[in-house]
Amino acid sequence: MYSGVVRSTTSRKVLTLVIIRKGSDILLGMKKRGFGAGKWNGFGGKVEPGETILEAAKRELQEECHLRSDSLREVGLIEFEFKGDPVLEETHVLTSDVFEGEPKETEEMRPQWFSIDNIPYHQMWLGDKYWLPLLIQGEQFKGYFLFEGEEKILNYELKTS
Ligand SMILES: CNc1ncnc2c1ncn2[C@@H]1O[C@H](COP(=O)(O)OP(=O)(O)OP(=O)(O)O)[C@@H](O)[C@H]1O
Repeated sequence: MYSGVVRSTTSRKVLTLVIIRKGSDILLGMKKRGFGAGKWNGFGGKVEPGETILEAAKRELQEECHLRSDSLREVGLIEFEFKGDPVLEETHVLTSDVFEGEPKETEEMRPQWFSIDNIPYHQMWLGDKYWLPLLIQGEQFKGYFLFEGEEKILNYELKTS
């Protein structure tokens, strides 16, 4: 828990977010439906009861774009909060450059490789431009973002470890 942040959180949702790398490219998916639709993002979703973070991340990667990876590493932990919403999203960020398969479009996501010099931050969650460069630089990080709606960040903290 970060100091100085007044919280009225009553519950946590545990989520995964997977960024696959290949040389100087990263794989993003256009979210086609549900939460964050219309944005490029990593692959992920809610951790199901009885699953580990790693199992959930592998499952979501396979479900959303048909890639398999046994080498996912957790590199970041971000808490997302939406003003007025008592649910805190505890998001575990994992990455790997070792995977099997070819990315394939699913009902949920349309995958596409992007050069790390050409990441579509203007069509991504607003926080991504702060933490994704850290992941790309190979750093580990922890963060907190307070959103007001989906298009405004009121406050954030980010630190590398
Ligand atoms: C607020 N700022 C944010 N910035 C960057 N990424 C964000 C995010 N907020 C949520 N995310 C990610 O978006 C995915 C949603 O997943 P989401 O579709 O809700 O999960 P899941 O597929 O389990 O849902 P269903 O059960 O199918 O509804 C999940 O990876 C989650 O980490």
